[in-house]
Amino acid sequence: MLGGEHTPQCLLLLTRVRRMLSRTEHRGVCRLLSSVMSGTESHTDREEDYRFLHSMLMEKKLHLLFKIHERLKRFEKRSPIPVQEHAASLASDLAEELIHQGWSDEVKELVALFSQPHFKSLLSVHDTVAQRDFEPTLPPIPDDVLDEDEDSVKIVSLVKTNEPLGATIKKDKSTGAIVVARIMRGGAADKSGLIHEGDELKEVNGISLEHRKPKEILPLLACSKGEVKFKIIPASFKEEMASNKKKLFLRALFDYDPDDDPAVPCKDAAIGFKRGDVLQVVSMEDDTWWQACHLRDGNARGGLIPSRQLHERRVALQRPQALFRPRRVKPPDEGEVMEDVDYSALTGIHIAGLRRSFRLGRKSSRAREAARRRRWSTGVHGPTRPPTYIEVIPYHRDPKERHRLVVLVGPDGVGVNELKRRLLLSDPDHYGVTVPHTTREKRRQEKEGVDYHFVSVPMFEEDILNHRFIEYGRYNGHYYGTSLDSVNRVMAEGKVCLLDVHPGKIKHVYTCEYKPYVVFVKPPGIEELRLTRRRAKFICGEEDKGSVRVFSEEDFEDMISLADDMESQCGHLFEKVIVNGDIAMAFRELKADLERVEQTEVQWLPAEWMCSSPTKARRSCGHLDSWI
Ligand SMILES: Nc1ncnc2c1ncn2[C@@H]1O[C@H](COP(=O)(O)OP(=O)(O)OP(=O)(O)O)[C@@H](O)[C@H]1O
Repeated sequence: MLGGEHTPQCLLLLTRVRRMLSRTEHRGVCRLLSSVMSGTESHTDREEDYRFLHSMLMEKKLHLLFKIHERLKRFEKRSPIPVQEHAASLASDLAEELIHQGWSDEVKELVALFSQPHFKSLLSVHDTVAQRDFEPTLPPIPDDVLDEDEDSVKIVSLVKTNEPLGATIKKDKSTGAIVVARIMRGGAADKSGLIHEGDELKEVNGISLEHRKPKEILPLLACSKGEVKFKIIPASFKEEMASNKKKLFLRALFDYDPDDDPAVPCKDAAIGFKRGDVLQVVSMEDDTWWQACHLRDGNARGGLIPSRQLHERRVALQRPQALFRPRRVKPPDEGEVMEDVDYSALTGIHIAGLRRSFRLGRKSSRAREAARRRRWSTGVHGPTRPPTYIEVIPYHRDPKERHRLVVLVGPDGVGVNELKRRLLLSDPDHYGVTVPHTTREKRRQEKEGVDYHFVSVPMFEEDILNHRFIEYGRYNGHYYGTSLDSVNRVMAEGKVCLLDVHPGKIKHVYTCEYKPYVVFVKPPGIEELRLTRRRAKFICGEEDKGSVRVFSEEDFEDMISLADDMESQCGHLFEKVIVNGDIAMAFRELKADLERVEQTEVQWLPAEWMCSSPTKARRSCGHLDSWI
């Protein structure tokens, strides 16, 4: 058994331990210690190992434990049974009888012994052990607990002493239910760990608490002795969270389906969600998998969701996909050269104020080519954080309050203007658009304040310096811009203001004051683009002198990759994504969605809007990084 070199002390020690083990009657302990010994024998040639082993095995407490263990084992073998189970009552009966026997010294001593509190307690403990009355017994599950209640109803049995239970109760004003308001530290309820703040009390000792007032319930508790049985509906996760810390609601900015996730620790324990769903987070203890529940499920259980870090990691590790291969097409014919950017020239419909947005920065062909080459060579769009979750808080809109500002964004030519135009035509009294500012000359048919606000260059530049513009640009040597005041004017009329801006400019209105509802208009896949835009024409950028032409394959490519860039950089700001394939369908979806937003009683707004004043928010809008 022994291998390797050992010091003489070590050998001596091992022999002593073996002798000790051989005396031990319990083979399990012997085997355990023998295996410890054999496992350490090959290391006992070092002095410090010897000392360690010695101190461990020669420890007095260890030897005492062995002794106790041996005694118990011997005792167990004899299988003792109690001579009788009611020693306490027998002792008191005996004491009474002895009194009638006359007062000899022995009798006096025995009666005095029987009346000692310690002796009485000893006999009572003896009886409890003899009757095996020390194991907890669960009460039977009441018959009236329905199957669907199984998860939510809890039967709690507490032994009540003279002490109070250590809990306060109150009537919930909205539901009328009796709930536990407070649990006192160190009280019986607290020590049991079975009753919590927010738990709903349904019954006490089989008596229903329905329609009872707290003051009617207190006597029920006061008069019950010994075991008190409660029927409880435990506080939901929501209430537990509320009692512990601030509730945390997140809006998901991506779709998640546990069935498509091979890495989820347990599919059944996870919950799926769609972009835009609001989730209540109940635990963020784990860095990789958080626990959350859907708000729409009333009594929801928490389920696993990927943490922000996990989702970001996954997106970063995704292999970039080639979106499409460009197809060689005939260069498009040059269209009519426009004198100005007038939407009505394209659509044939003139609506005052409905102008093309000032997204005049369509890339020059050289810049576009460079960007494309970069994309094809690397296939990535830079180190941006992918959209994951944004913290939101509930908002109840007062009907007297202004409507939320509707901001439409999307890559050039995707159809933002077309959707805006259709909305406006569908209900001109309800929707409104801003009147832009320009420094160009007023034309004969144009009206000040209807088509444009015509201002001088110095005035326009002063407004730029005073941060009055959400967006501005130069076109054909003139300034054009959309001011915050023009948005305020539409909103003050009680209309839903439709604004289309570059996503980079959303920050100017991303405040509690405007509560923007940002809709991202996304192009469909390349095939659908080719199919749906066959006859569509669009206005080219300044470089092409605002010419109107049909879409080229390059335009489609730009549109899709620009949409991708926008989504990865500003996706956290988008509350709705609409894919504009078929224009009629896209319009219907947008209209229905905007109506839903207006009618929804509780809306979920970014938490950051609520914690800063409008001016402060506007000032701080340069760093929109609070999504988590
Ligand atoms: N789903 C669609 N199917 C077919 N044609 C469409 C669709 N959406 C938009 N169009 C057409 O595409 C052209 C460009 O649309 P629109 O002017 O609305 O783009 P935009 O996003 O406002 O871009 P820009 O700001 O660069 O003008 C228009 O002729 C429009 O009618």
